[in-house]
Amino acid sequence: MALSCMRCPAAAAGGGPLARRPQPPPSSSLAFSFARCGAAKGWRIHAVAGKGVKAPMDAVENAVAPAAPSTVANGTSSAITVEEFEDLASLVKDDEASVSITVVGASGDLAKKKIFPALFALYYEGCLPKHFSIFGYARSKMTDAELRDMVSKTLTCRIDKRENCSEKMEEFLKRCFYHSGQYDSEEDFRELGKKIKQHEGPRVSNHLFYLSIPPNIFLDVVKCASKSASSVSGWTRVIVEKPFGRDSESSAALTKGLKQYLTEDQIFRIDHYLGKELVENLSVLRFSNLVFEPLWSRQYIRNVQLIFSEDFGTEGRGGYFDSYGIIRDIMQNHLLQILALFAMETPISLEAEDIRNEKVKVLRSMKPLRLEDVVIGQYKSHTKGGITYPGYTEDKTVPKGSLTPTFAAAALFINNARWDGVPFLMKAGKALHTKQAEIRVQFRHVPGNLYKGSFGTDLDRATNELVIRVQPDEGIYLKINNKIPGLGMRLDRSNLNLHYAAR
Ligand SMILES: NC(=O)C1=CN([C@@H]2O[C@H](COP(=O)(O)OP(=O)(O)OC[C@H]3O[C@@H](n4cnc5c(N)ncnc54)[C@H](OP(=O)(O)O)[C@@H]3O)[C@@H](O)[C@H]2O)C=CC1
Ligand SMILES: O=C1O[C@H](COP(=O)(O)O)[C@@H](O)[C@H](O)[C@H]1O
Repeated sequence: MALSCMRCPAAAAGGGPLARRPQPPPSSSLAFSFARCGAAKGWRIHAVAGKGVKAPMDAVENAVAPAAPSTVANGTSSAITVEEFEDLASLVKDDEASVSITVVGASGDLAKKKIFPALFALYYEGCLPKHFSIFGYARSKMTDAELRDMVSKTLTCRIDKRENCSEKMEEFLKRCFYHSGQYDSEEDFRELGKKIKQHEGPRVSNHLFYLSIPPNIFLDVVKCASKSASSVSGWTRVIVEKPFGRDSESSAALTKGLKQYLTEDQIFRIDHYLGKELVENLSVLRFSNLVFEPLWSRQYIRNVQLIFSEDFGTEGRGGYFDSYGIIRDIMQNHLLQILALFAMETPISLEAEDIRNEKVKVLRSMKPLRLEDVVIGQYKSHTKGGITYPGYTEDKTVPKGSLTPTFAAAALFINNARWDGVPFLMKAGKALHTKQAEIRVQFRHVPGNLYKGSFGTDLDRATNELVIRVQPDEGIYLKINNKIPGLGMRLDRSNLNLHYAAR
């Protein structure tokens, strides 16, 4: 999992009280790296996300910066710019400041499956600072050893070069600690704060809280963490998981609530799909290849399908899932982010703000969804390979008789010159046959196709289709029509295939 975060517009505007250095250059997927790996000037680094998935990481400012000299002693201009000085200054300071990362909700699904593995991947790649500690926080009672044991089960060496993996894992686990507490107890967070302090010692300390918890307790945690466990010498930041509210009112209320305790530039809203390799590649594919961009409109594209499916159900996550459902869990964030990236106009630059502006224009051009363009469903019990899997409402964590959708399909339309009339078909479901996520772009028929006879009456077979397979087995392929080699004129479909595993 890549820690890719969306930034609100105000974030780029400047630092709040706890952000003492200017922000680094923003980018489309602002992520957290804690040291600048590789070249000193290179803000972009790569940390491995999913299996074989690399995600670019942008550095976030580190320690308190010393005053930048705008002039040298003799009063003439300095040979380096203020920006360059700050870069150099932070490189010196980076090594000395500490970063303490608290995963709130550490006993949960996301923490186990994604956050700890992603942090380990950053560690393996040398992208965490020299002085870092990781704290798990949740109500469940656990010792440090039990946390390490739990975390170690999901840490794999998901990286190309796997040398010293087990040594690295041991080192990493030694820096993970656990603190049990309530989410609304300032006292419990104060105790956490003391524990953090013991580990960071006298150096400048930065605190990051990753809220891997159900959204209804975000505010309690932010209040307690900011009052009782924020950093006094460095920055304090909070990563907020989706879904960010249930609707626009609750989302606005959440923002208002968070801003009682944090400034905008301390808040990082995350959508982990933006860190997936193929989602990142979407804009590269489109804007850096001459062949695709001219086709990217209603003139050539018949429909676009955004598909997410999982072959497992809620499995004990019903407490969270049932209040949100598949539309808020997957469509409103992951698939809508992909749609916006897919459909946006060329941004004026790759800066986060410019990309965001184009995405917002797409969202604002969308036609309100009509009920008749939506289908919803809920999975029932089924048997596969002799094993019976429970239906949604048979999950003990799901309220009896729940009508929450676990499947939804919707046709969305963008009322602008580029996309007028083109359906964007979203489909998302849990407990389906396969686990996959893909974008399918179906092109129009070739007008007056000379060869349509060779395909019989199934015109669908004759159209080109571009498939961007986000997961599993990442790849991009273009279905094209081809003559079958040999005598006669028989046509066939072939794939022009970019298979990531083969690269
Ligand atoms: N799971 C995933 O793959 C993904 C999840 N997310 C988001 O991350 C967040 C956490 O998800 P996930 O880890 O799956 O959730 P979980 O249901 O596993 O909850 C995380 C932890 O929060 C505590 N918790 C659960 N329910 C409640 C409750 N009602 N009140 C107080 N505490 C509770 C539990 O810890 P304890 O009882 O020990 O305190 C639990 O271990 C959600 O916002 C979700 O949308 C985002 C992307 C992917
Ligand atoms: O955000 C979420 O995503 C996961 C799926 O993520 P993936 O990276 O494994 O595809 C989903 O299981 C979960 O319900 C949802 O909250």
